[in-house]
Amino acid sequence: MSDNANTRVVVGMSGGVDSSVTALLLKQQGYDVVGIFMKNWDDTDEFGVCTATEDYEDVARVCHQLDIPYYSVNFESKYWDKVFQYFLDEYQAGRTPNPDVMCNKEIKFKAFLDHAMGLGADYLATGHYARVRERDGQVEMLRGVDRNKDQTYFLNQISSDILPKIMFPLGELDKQEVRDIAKEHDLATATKKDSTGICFIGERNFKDFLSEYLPAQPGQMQTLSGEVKGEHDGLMYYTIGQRQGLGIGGAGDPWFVVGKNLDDNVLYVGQGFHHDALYSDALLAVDVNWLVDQDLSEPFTCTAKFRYRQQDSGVTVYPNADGTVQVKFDEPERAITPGQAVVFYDDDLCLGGGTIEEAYRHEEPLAHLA
Ligand SMILES: Nc1ncnc2c1ncn2[C@@H]1O[C@H](COP(=O)(O)OP(=O)(O)OP(=O)(O)O)[C@@H](O)[C@H]1O
Repeated sequence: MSDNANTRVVVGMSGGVDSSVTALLLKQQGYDVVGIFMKNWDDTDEFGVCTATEDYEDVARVCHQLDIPYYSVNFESKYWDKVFQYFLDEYQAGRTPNPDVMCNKEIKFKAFLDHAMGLGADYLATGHYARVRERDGQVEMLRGVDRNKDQTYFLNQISSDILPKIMFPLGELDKQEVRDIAKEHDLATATKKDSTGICFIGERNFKDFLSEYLPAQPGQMQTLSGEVKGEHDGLMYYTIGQRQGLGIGGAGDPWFVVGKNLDDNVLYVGQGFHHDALYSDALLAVDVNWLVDQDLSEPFTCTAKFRYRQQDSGVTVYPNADGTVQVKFDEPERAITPGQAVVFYDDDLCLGGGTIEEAYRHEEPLAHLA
């Protein structure tokens, strides 16, 4: 028996290929593996069909194949309070929330982790594409080697205290290798499609979904100089920099959302992807979480991502006494979006991140982006 046999690892299993391979790899390494499926959302349709039931059946199939115990836990009410309520509040405030970031912070790596530890687990493992490593007595989080799948952006708010209890076995692999491993071992989920979009919305239309929970308040679409260009369906349906769904035709460049005025319920629009109003040179981040022992006594340079699908940009971080940070960009950035995450890196090392509160140009807040 290997030493690992005495180490219990709870694997968060979603019924997808990534967490299936995570469980497989740990089992191969001889760990005492337990698979747990979390039910966070009741999406039972009018026919009584629920994707969570189907996903749990996939978890069961894979766990039978691997000969590991498995079961399901229900976090629906916690998820509603901590993730869904935040999601609605942010949209109501005209911002663009990131429920995946909140789910990792409050559910997967807090409530679920506590649950796993309560079962005598030594570690919680998930199929995230990220890495943890120990260096000089500190446990750090690094980007997954598959740069295209790296999920550290969504993990920026987890507490550094819990890193020693986390395993990300897929961090050294790329997605194709994970699929190949699943096929090679004939796992029931080997050819299952990757889930897309926000988990509780699934394949549904975003606008229809949101309108079930928040009353839509139509208003005017205007240019920043006040020219009326049409009607919007409700400010919450639009994100800074978005092109689709404006329905403004005519000559010249396409139209984009360049801002919002919540007080007057006005959506600002402008022509051209590179519309000047979309550009800022700094931002204020709140709810800043550090994953390393960062010296905050003076400004420092690093790289940052302001959205998931983005190359890193060079920035200087100016820590404030209240824990917030001012972030100055080396080059102007397009469509900085309040509510989204800003995540800081030193090469592959994830330093931490925060929530974008406000964008600035020449030290002045850009009110229309707030
Ligand atoms: N319902 C769930 N129950 C338990 N763990 C989950 C659940 N959903 C996600 N996880 C864990 O979080 C990881 C990342 O979740 P994400 O939603 O990004 O899934 P994914 O990349 O599509 O992975 P998978 O292929 O395993 O579904 C999963 O690999 C899994 O370990």
